[in-house]
Amino acid sequence: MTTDWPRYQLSDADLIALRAIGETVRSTPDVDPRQPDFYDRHRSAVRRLPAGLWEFLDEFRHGEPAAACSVLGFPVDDRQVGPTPTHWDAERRGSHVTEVEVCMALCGMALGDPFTWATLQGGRLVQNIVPIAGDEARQNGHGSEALLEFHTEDAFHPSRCDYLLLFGVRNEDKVATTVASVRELDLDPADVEVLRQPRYHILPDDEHIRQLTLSQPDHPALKLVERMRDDPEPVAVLSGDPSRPYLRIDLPFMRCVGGDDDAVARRALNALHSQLLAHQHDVVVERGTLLIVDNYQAVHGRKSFRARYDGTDRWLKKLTVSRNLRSGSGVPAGSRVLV
Ligand SMILES: NC(=[NH2+])NCCC[C@H](N)C(=O)O
Ligand SMILES: O=C(O)CCC(=O)C(=O)O
Ligand SMILES: [Fe+2]
Repeated sequence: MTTDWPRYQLSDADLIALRAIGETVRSTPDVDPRQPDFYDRHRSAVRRLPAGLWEFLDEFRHGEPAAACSVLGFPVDDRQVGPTPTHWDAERRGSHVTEVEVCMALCGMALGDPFTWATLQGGRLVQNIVPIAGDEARQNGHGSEALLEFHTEDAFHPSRCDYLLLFGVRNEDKVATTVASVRELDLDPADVEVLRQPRYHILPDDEHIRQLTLSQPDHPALKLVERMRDDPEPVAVLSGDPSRPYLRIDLPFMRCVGGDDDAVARRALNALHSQLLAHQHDVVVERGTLLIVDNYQAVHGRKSFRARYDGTDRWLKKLTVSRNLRSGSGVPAGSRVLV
């Protein structure tokens, strides 16, 4: 399916302006967009974004015109970023990687408050999506052979992101990210009624538990997500104004509150899933492209592919953004690392 989602092509003048902002930001000590303090120290840099880019992001944020949009033409020097790391924690960090991350971070700050989870990638804000040997069949960002099924990012959590940013560092094989919008579906009103009721459990996806279990099994954040897995709140899948609904779904990690006996809830969920598949868009996040997914309107996933683990594999950077970090989930004021 082709898309008419908004696209912004960076002009030569935009690139000159971006390079100048990047140089100013990177001339300050200890610049690292993976760390939370970056976003507080460099807030003023957002005001200097090229006007066209700023207006494009501002309209996506305030007008909610589409389920996703893209910004094209960021400079990424294939040789300078270095080979694709074989693990999210194993990249060779040259200054060009920081430059790429600064561009992404500034776009995130134009949309809201960038944040992350204590349970993922050591609590870093900008994360790496790379295929990892041994994870081929997993339903996470590091799988490859398995189709990554449609999901809302961090669907289990009440403070899940409003926007998911995916930046293409390398994607030679043009492996597509899949996206589907709740606003394009044709659903039976009876199913809609059921999907608007709190008849579902959405558990944390495995990665939120696996990474700390391997590295820091005593971390307090791990206890909290384990509690969300073992004693989840019932939630609805559809919400908001019925004419402009939002959705929250992650089938591999979902159960009906009433168990297998709730055939009505299960059937409505399956009907929604089939509609999402019928309205799937394939978006190739190419090198230098930023894809922004509205995590309330759209689900996303990834097609299956064969990884080589030779430094040339697909490599995306990921950043999650909230429109309001003050959502009261018991996190300390001003914290950008949630659990
Ligand atoms: N069904 C899912 N939620 N799968 C993808 C989850 C992505 C996961 N949070 C990661 O960082 O790799
Ligand atoms: O690789 C992609 O295109 C999407 C990955 C993803 O959905 C994730 O890491 O949560
Ligand atoms: Fe995802």
